[in-house]
Amino acid sequence: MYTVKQLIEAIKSGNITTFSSPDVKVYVSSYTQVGNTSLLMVRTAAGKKLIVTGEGELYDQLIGENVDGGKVASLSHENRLTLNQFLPYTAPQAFGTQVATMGLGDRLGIASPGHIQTIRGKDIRPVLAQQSIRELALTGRTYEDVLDAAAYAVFQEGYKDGYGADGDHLKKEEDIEYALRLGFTMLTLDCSENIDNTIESKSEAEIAAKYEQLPASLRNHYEKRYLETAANVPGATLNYTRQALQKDVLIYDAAINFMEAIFRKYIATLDRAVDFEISIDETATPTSPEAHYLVANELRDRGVTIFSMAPRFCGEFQKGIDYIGDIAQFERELASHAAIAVHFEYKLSIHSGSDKFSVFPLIGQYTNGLFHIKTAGTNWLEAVRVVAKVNPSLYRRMHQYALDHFGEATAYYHVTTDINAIVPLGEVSDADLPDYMEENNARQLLHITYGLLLQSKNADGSKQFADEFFQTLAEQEDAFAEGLRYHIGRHLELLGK
Ligand SMILES: O=C(O)[C@@H](O)[C@H](O)[C@H](O)C(=O)CO
Repeated sequence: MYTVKQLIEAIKSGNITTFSSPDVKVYVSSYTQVGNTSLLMVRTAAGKKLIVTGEGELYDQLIGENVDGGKVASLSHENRLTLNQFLPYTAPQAFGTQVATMGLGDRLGIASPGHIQTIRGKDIRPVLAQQSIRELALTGRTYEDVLDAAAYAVFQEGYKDGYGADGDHLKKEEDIEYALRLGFTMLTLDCSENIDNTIESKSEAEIAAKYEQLPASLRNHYEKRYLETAANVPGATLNYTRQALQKDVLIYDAAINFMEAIFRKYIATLDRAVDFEISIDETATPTSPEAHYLVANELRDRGVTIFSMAPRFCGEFQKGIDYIGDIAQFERELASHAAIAVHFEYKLSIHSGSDKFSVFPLIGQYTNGLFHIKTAGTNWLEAVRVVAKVNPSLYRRMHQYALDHFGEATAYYHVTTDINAIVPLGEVSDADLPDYMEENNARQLLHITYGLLLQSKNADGSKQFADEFFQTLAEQEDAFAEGLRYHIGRHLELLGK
């Protein structure tokens, strides 16, 4: 058995390229030397630790226990901040519009190593620390937790190509301030509460009457720019009619004002780069190419620069399952959406990007491989798949709990799941439980109930599933990473990466 010092010396001298024993797993890729300080991540029965030897500022600043000539430090928030200070690659960065990026939302804080192993060496960069305020509320985590998990994964894997941190689907100024204060490098502004979805259901006469109530100066502004001036975007098919313009102005004008206000107050005043994304996808109103162009054109006219735009595409981008809709129409509109993004020099952002296998090739083609795509739930489902394979009892209890509480979860996510189509648990053998992850309704059942499952408690206050769930995943760390490499690898392959 190696002592701490012997372990690091063996790695420093190159005598160890892999090392694992019943008691200790060494993440050899984590080995790093900063001045006279050497450090390494290991996993013991007590969990993951930093092993530190040598001397110097980094050694002194890492908080831990002195053990046979070295130091054993926890993966604490404070130690993560120290790593960020001495190892810049462990801090998140903005990427700008000239490289493809992928949001790899990790609701558990344990998926990023597998994500890094999947994306390393490809022509795309990971936004590892991506979580929405909704996800934080449902999992009980904080943005500090999200950044800590991503940074330690980057250190563990020795990944030095850069990663992002996305404060996702932010609606409130206090949440924007929170994410920016912590150093998040991407901000996804969710404008859904500023989009007027009631307009879609009104008659032309009602829309016209409401439009006429707008100030004449505003109406003249829009009519001059969209009825009297042709929108000239190579590759985009854009036809404005008076009726459609009136509808789009009523739907999006307040949202455009909101976008501008947040940009001026929080983005334009920053002394660092932040990738600013506009999200108009989580709304009942599909974003026509004309509406997309209008929003983008107004933003440019107001000096608002953005990293990406997430329209609500035609059809359905539901959670954790493939595209639902007319793919020919999706392709026609995607061509225009992608051309508009090129025209205004930002990236198209694909939300709920998990598992949209039937349209990935089109997305890669029409964006010329320059896109932002977001996943999150599918990564959680890969963890559930591991549980289904190795801990059938736990899977059955989680599945049943999800069935019993599904209605509560639909308050957070729009899905058209048919619960009754899911094969009853009692008819499925242990060996076949993983097949649930291949069936859309079961996928969505487990997908949107993640928060309820992770937070549920027994009568004595102990966690009903979470402790056993995380213990199972810790024991199956390699299997989870392998599942992510395969599943997210499929995403990237079909996207042309
Ligand atoms: O669940 C959430 O709130 C996020 O993961 C959100 O869905 C995200 O923007 C996304 O589109 C992931 O696919």
